[in-house]
Amino acid sequence: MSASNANRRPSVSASDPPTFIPIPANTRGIPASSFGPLSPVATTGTSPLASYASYGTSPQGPGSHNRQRSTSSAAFGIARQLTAFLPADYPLDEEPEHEGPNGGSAKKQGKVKVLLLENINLDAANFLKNAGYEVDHVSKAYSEEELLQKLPNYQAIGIRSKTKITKKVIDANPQLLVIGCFCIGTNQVDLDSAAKKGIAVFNSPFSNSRSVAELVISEIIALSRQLTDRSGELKQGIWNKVSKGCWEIRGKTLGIVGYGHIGAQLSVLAEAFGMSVIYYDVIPIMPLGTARQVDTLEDLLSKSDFVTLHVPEIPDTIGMMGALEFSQMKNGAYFINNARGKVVDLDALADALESKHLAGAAIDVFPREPGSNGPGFDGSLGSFIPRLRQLNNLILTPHIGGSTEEAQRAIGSEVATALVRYLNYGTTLGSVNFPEVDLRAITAQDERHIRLCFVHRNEPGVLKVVNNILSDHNIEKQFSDSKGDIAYLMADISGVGHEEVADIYTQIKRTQANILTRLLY
Ligand SMILES: NC(=O)C1=CN([C@@H]2O[C@H](COP(=O)(O)OP(=O)(O)OC[C@H]3O[C@@H](n4cnc5c(N)ncnc54)[C@H](O)[C@@H]3O)[C@@H](O)[C@H]2O)C=CC1
Ligand SMILES: O=C(O)C(=O)COP(=O)(O)O
Repeated sequence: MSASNANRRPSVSASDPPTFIPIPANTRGIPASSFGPLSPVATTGTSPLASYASYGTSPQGPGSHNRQRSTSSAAFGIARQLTAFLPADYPLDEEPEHEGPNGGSAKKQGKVKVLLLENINLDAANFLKNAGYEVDHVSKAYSEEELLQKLPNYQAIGIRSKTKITKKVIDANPQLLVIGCFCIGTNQVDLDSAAKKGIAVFNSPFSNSRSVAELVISEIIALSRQLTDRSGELKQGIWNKVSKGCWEIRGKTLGIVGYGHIGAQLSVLAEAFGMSVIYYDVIPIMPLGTARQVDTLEDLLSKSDFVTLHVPEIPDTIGMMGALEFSQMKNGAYFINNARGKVVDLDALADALESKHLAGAAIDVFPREPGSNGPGFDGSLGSFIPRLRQLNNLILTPHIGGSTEEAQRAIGSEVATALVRYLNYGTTLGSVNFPEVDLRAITAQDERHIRLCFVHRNEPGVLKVVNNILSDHNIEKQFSDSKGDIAYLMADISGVGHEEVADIYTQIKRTQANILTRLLY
């Protein structure tokens, strides 16, 4: 290790307070503790990575006398060295050049830079900063042009549902290692293009499900009692006490389209209110409570008093609710969409509401949404918007289904943890576009260990070539898996002298199937 490297090591002494977010082994990276003001990370400023080295998959385990040593050398060591072997064109020029591990290559090394867009929870930003990364936090979504201009400075990006990471953006950013979707949906990212360029994508598969389910319950009651209309009238000074067309929800039928994390959660809540639940899904799913799966969407539409969508945006679901489907709904029924805007033809919905075929609707998501808060929800986003704004008993919300303090904190914690685990340890558990691969942590004692993280095309003979390159060393453990066209190998090798690291890196990187080679040590 060069002198300049040693100087940058954060100091952690035996007297430092024990700080950790416990990350249980063999999970999808969900810390047992919740984020927030009480989090030890927020109050101490010491790297939460200590938890992974000491409490996670480290062979020493909790209580080991090596805990502090793991903290300082394994966790920080890996983070510090990470960028030493990134592609030569990485724009890490904010750091002075230093002596390379083989004594003279003068490679550049800098902090990993993370761009967080769309007002991602600040605890996530702090978590990443505490992991040693440089973090820029922006409250709005970026357009494609802004991404093309600004993303080349970063190795990691965090987004929510608005920012589109297109093939063009991916192709223009060879330095990008990882994308964190701080939400459930990943339709805003070209997952396939990202995988082919060796960019792992992570999301938070269920941390905001409860928030969405609760919003839907509130919408069912609000629609059925025409709450927003009465409230709007009263704010204009009009007293309009009516019972006509207002109903209890007890005994009514809720039709859930998509019985996944959100749909199933909602099913339980709705039954507690005395509703009958039916659902339609493309796969057979075990019902919760007394809910019942139906065979076709048409069957669900014709039987439900309330229809609510909880499907992802995929080619099969785009436009799944149009004029025909609205006509199949019961007269006087209600429609709710908290899934994705493109799933519904909003002109057809406006027709169904204007003709009074439907008694009301709640819409949280739109085919095009403004990138930041403020004015902008107007006809430029779709001709149906001026029509929708005129309609009675129509609740319009600005994509707030997952926007609660609880959900945003949990998502911040989960995705930030996944990013750190991937960047510092190569772990892809929970990735939506990579094969899921993990190895227990490198032990801190042996300075001669290195970890190979090798993303490659899924072709025959690759492992033979790689293992030939590694054959002079002891392969302590390795694991490889594939997903479609790409495969990912993690291997821990011992007995590697510093002078050999650059050579191993170069040889692996030059293999024919290489997409991305990283060495962590
Ligand atoms: N409004 C908001 O703020 C939020 C919106 N969402 C949206 O909700 C969607 C659903 O979320 P989860 O329940 O967590 O997803 P999930 O993946 O757990 O469940 C989706 C279900 O839809 C089913 N499905 C897929 N295609 C279908 C089709 N053509 N017809 C019927 N069922 C189909 C799947 O089999 C699965 O059971 C997300 O993909 C996201 O787009 C999620 C969170 C917040
Ligand atoms: O989690 C999702 O998929 C959502 O739709 C929530 O998106 P948001 O984080 O509010 O932009």
